[in-house]
Amino acid sequence: MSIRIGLIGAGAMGVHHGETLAFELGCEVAAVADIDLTRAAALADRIGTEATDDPISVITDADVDAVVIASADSTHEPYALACLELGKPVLCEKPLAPQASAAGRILAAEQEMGRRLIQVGFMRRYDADYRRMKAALEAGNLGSPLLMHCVHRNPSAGADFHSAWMITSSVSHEIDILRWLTGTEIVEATAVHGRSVLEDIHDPQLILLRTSDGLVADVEFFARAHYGYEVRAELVLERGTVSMGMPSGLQVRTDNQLVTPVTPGFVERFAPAYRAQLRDWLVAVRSGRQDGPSAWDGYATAVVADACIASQSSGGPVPVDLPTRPALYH
Ligand SMILES: NC(=O)C1=CN([C@@H]2O[C@H](COP(=O)(O)OP(=O)(O)OC[C@H]3O[C@@H](n4cnc5c(N)ncnc54)[C@H](O)[C@@H]3O)[C@@H](O)[C@H]2O)C=CC1
Ligand SMILES: O=C1[C@@H](O)[C@H](O)[C@@H](O)[C@H](O)[C@H]1O
Repeated sequence: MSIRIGLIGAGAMGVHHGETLAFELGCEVAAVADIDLTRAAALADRIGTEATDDPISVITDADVDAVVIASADSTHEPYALACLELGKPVLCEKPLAPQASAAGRILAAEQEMGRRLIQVGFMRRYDADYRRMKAALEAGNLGSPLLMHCVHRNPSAGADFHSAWMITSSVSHEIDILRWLTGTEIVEATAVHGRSVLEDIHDPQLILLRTSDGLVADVEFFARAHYGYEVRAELVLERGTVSMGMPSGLQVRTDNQLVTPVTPGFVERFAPAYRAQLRDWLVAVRSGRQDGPSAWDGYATAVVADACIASQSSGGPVPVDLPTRPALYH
């Protein structure tokens, strides 16, 4: 069955998803929408489709079977709700919404529908390194996980990428991956900051997360790390450690130095994961069975993010108040 996709957002991720769908996955993109029509038109021209500055018209278009939402974080809620109203499957970029209250409204609407239509773009679950880490953990021979160390660095960020946004847009990946790897929920969050590269934004930040079975994870997030893009993780278990993400490209020895490239950005680091995520989502849309990261995963992450942000103000640990997981997501 051929599926016609409506794409909302023609910024960095919209372009990447649009090109992957059209050129690598042989998928028909029915239209591209962005409030910036120039951006929408540039992408639409490249992939041979229509452009509009009216995203709702793409969602309501009878010829659009499913929707990819890759517009700015704060716009996800109205577009996801409009898709749910029409029963259209959605791949919604992370975060599902920047606040738990908004994510909760999407979760409630999907429950009312009574079937899963939303997949959240937590693409790290499709990354080969994280998958190997999960397999090593589940093999069981290293015992139970005790600690997790995470490093997440972006090369640069705009002046508006403030302390709370760093949590909802970036640390949200570690929140999701910790829940996914361990199969437990996070019960407490603490945000710590010290010296910063800016006066009015905490950058870098250290986030401590405690899971329901006592594992503690530390996450260093540094939005303006300057040198490149890096995501690393190490699990400390009872009988060993598992780590991933060390630079692993070509090694050149020159001028008394050993030089190894670091990826410049998330697209270069995670392109295979974005592709695998889209491929699996298309399979799910065709079969009508969603089993990727769910609206519940998006909501649970947003609740933990809220606690991290509350801790940025209070300076101390903040309990995570997550309701019981609804039956739809078991
Ligand atoms: N999964 C991942 O690794 C990544 C996910 N993202 C997520 O993807 C989404 C897009 O991020 P980027 O492409 O990096 O941002 P961007 O700033 O490059 O593009 C965002 C686009 O949204 C458009 N837009 C803003 N308001 C809109 C509205 N009301 N309706 C339609 N379009 C609107 C803007 O005009 C812009 O073209 C965000 O939710 C972001 O958090 C971003 C980077 C990586
Ligand atoms: O989602 C993403 C960006 O929005 C965010 O800014 C980066 O920190 C993440 O690594 C990337 O995956």
